[in-house]
Amino acid sequence: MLIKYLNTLNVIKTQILRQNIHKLSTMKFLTQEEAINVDLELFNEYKFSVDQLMELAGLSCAHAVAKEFPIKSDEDKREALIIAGPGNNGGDGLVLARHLSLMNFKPSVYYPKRVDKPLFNNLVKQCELMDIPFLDSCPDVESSSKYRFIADGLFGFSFKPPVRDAFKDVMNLMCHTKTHVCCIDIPSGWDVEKGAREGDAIKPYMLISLTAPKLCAKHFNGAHYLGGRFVPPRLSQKYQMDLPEYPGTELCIKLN
Ligand SMILES: NC(=O)C1=CN([C@@H]2O[C@H](COP(=O)(O)OP(=O)(O)OC[C@H]3O[C@@H](n4cnc5c(N)ncnc54)[C@H](O)[C@@H]3O)[C@@H](O)[C@H]2O)[C@H](O)CC1
Ligand SMILES: [K+]
Repeated sequence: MLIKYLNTLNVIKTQILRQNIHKLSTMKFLTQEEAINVDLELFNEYKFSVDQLMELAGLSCAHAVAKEFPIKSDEDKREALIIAGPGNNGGDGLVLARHLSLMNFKPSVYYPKRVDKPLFNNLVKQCELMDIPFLDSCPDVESSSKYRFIADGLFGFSFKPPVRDAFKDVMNLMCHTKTHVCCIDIPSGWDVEKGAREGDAIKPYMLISLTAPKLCAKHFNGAHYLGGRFVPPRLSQKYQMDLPEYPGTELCIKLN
């Protein structure tokens, strides 16, 4: 009886996996221009505010990371390092830090180039009032081993290579750390369409594509999640995104 039940479960699991793998092969991978246009349409045509989408994007990243790094016992490491960059990808990182803290992780944030705009100042304030530490300097490669994972919210789909000098230290850390790097939307420093550039590049353990994967995700073989469950069906159809169906009330879906 039990064996029959387990077999049925396995069949269902395989079917779900097949569906997702099928979806991955038919799913659209956006060019950099398409990603920017989808973003503009969400704000200009669909009248979303940046705060709204950033909150959903960051929350979905927190769910994906918590699934991949579950805290199962008191012994499990809870420290996480969140890298926040100067654009909206950095904003997603700040939201992620706040939600991770609510999920009993211990995030610290490194935010080397602060943006003096109300949205970002508010996100920083919210983190500070939750006692999330902001680091004054970039941790070195060796000391980064104390973190369970590093979340890369440095650059997203607006990145244009090469990386400017102000971010060389933090890029060096993410390229050489032995700790798992979890990239928000795009592995920072990768070409948004062609993937890793020659020489030093982040080798992500995990990627959370937001809205729809960008072309660089075709060059990624690790744990790939889709988040940002806010795309109106009409917009998805217009760009022929062919997104997989999120199960139930999930905010993210594992694609492989
Ligand atoms: N539509 C969505 O799915 C949403 C996605 N979100 C997230 O927003 C980013 C895109 O944000 P954007 O502000 O357009 O740009 P970036 O964060 O990628 O970075 C721009 C920032 O970086 C600087 N920069 C660019 N190139 C370089 C370089 N070579 N060296 C140094 N600095 C560079 C540039 O000057 C800007 O300051 C997307 O990926 C998602 O993560 C939204 O949160 C929600 C909606
Ligand atoms: K990133």
